[in-house]
Amino acid sequence: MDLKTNLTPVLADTAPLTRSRLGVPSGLSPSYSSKGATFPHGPLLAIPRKKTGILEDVRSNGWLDAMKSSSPTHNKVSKDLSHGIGSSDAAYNSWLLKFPSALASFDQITNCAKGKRIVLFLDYDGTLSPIVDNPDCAFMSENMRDAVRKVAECFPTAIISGRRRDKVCEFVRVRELYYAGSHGMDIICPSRQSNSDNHPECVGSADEQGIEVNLFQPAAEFLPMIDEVLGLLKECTKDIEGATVENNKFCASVHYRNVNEESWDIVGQRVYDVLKEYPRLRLTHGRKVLEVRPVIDWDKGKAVTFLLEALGLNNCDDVLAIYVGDDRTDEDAFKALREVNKGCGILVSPTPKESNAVYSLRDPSEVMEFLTSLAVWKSSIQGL
Ligand SMILES: O=P(O)(O)OC[C@H]1O[C@H](O[C@H]2O[C@H](CO)[C@@H](O)[C@H](O)[C@H]2O)[C@H](O)[C@@H](O)[C@@H]1O
Repeated sequence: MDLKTNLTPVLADTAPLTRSRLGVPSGLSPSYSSKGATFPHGPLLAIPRKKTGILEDVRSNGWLDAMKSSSPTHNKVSKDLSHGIGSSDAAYNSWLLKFPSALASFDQITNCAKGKRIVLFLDYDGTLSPIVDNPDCAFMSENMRDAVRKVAECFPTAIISGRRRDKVCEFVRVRELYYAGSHGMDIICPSRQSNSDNHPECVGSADEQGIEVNLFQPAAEFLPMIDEVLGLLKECTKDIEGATVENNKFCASVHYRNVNEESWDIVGQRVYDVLKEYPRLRLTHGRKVLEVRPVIDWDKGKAVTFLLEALGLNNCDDVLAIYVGDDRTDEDAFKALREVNKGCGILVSPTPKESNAVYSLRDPSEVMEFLTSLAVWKSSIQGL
């Protein structure tokens, strides 16, 4: 991506890519089948707009199905595990053939990284912190913080989260990182060495420590609209027990994890009714969360490309980017890395899922082990 070109806010083609269309760096190519990787609803969900006077309903437009399939409920996961449909499940093991464990494939990954500069991208929720009922309590452990700090001392490392940037900074509390909030719509990147200095939408700023940084906010003009919608969403969901609305700055997130499943259609309908008045906003589905965001051609994949460019690493053949994430929104980043043949995605999931990732890890504790191993490996080769 040329940072000097203008970033027109137009949605890209959202057709799912098949593995055969996607590149993976040589050596990072486990023997997966040639069957296409597809998503039940596509990686981005198109918003059904009201074209007639007849109100579309969340059941008919597919929202409700997407809400139900957005991630297993705690009950379902524990029921599955208690019936042995978890770690020992044959389906999971055969899925591992397609998406091998990044821990079991660690030597393969580090072999591929020899002579290359690793850049790490980490999602937050479900990757560094476990999924919990209250989004305000999704804390990461001190051990995880240590692992992140150590790995960030070895490689350029960025957090790319759907949360607002200040919130994710507060949760992570590691200074050595780059942070992108609101699904990459709010990026702080270094000013020195940075190609982003020339970007028309980058604004020079200073961080909390007074260090010069560049701020990139491609959806800045949407702030008043998102604020307005946040207010409407809060108002129209206030009577739904368990529903909460989170202000993610460039994105309004409506959580329904704690809403009784019988009322999910009401949540969907209320969000739909608000959204239909805002054609410049669209909806994406996260894990038991409906996310309203601007219709711009920007996602976590674009954020990864932007950061690589900002770090001056985009046109280098000796870069291996690794993105670790658990969510549908992370698929854009997995896909972006495949497309430019610059690295690989690692999907964090305890259950089989289609993905554009190359490897998998089961849960945040395996992520921590992987990050620790990377830091140890780096120290060992530096000592040679
Ligand atoms: O991109 P991420 O860092 O993965 O953020 C995605 C969303 O994560 C949070 O919601 C999810 O985690 C919560 C805490 O475990 C959970 O309660 C919720 O059901 C999940 O959807 C966050 O609250 C959202 O704002 C992020 O967009």
